[in-house]
Amino acid sequence: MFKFELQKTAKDSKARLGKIITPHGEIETPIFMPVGTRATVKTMTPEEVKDLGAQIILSNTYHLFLKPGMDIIEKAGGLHKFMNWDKPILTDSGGFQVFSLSGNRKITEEGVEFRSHIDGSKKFISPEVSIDIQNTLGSDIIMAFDECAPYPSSYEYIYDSMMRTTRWAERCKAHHTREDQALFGIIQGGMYKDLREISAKDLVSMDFPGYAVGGLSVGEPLEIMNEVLDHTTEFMPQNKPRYLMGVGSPDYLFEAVERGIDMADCVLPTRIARNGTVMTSQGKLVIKNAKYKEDFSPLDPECDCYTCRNYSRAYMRHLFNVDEILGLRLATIHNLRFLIKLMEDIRESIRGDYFLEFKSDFYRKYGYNK
Ligand SMILES: CCCSCc1cc(N)cc2c(=O)[nH]c(N)nc12
Ligand SMILES: [Zn+2]
Repeated sequence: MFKFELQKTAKDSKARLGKIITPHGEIETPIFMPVGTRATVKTMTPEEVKDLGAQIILSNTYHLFLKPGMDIIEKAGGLHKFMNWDKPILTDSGGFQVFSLSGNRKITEEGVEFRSHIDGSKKFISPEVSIDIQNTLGSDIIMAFDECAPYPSSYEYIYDSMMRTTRWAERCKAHHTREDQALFGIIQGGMYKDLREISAKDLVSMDFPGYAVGGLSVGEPLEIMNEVLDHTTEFMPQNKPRYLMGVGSPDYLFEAVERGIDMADCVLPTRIARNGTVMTSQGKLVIKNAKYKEDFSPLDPECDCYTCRNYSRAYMRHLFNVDEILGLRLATIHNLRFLIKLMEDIRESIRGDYFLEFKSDFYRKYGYNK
């Protein structure tokens, strides 16, 4: 069954410690969740992802609906079996990806018609279809079907979109029957505080087991995200998990935790790793830079990952210079471990009542001049 235990709330911020219990295992929060869009965390085996300390991974309804399709995954016995991952999985509902990836889409009250970004074929996803897909996937946490409006959008557009997302959430709740899956509602409302309040109150009245804050990390300045988030978490239940969608850089994670967020995800760490950019305790490092040509120190001397324990910056630079696949893998191992370890350290700082001090120390070393 699904359960959330709130263990501690910080004295000097809204940061909190918690534990989520799912049929595939427990999750300590605050947590960063690696994204495995098409049933794989790119370049990693499930064992490697587990060794990094990942407690849960994400996957995508939109992508898996298009390829390999639900028929294959159903015959495989669900997504856990299909991808050989036996810990918790969270799946997004497909709305965000339809709007960000597909062509000539048409939104109606019923759902969204769109053309596949793979072969251009006509497709349709509604709240009910999204729930059916996630039921077939068998993920532990599933998301309500929503619209993530573009940034910036007019007040009128956001109002209409948010109210439709609320009506879609009601349909998701009515259609969802699997007891062993937790359906999270997604709060929308753009950057408008009054609309965020309406969305949150309407969804909280539907009594979901957890809530996501959607419609952020869509290109808005960090200051605006912080303001909207600070406001929105005031209307979210204390005793249920709070998930900020699409966030995965150190500063965004710190700011989100400080404002009462428990869960976050992002493709950023794995995506920039494949381009040769790594996060280190001293800030971001672009490994192809000539200054690392004869630098035989690890990517990050303070990092405990396999890459930092066995390879040098010079070697990593070489791998990226000659397009060796091992470079993508070693950089991914490092970036994922960096964020997972950062969240372990953040949890420790909340436990020990020094979260804000930890945050300012980290910001100074990382080179954030905030
Ligand atoms: C696997 C990817 C999960 S997070 C994707 C995402 C990211 C961001 N930034 C916003 C949203 C949103 O508003 N709604 C939904 N369903 N998803 C969003
Ligand atoms: Zn490392």
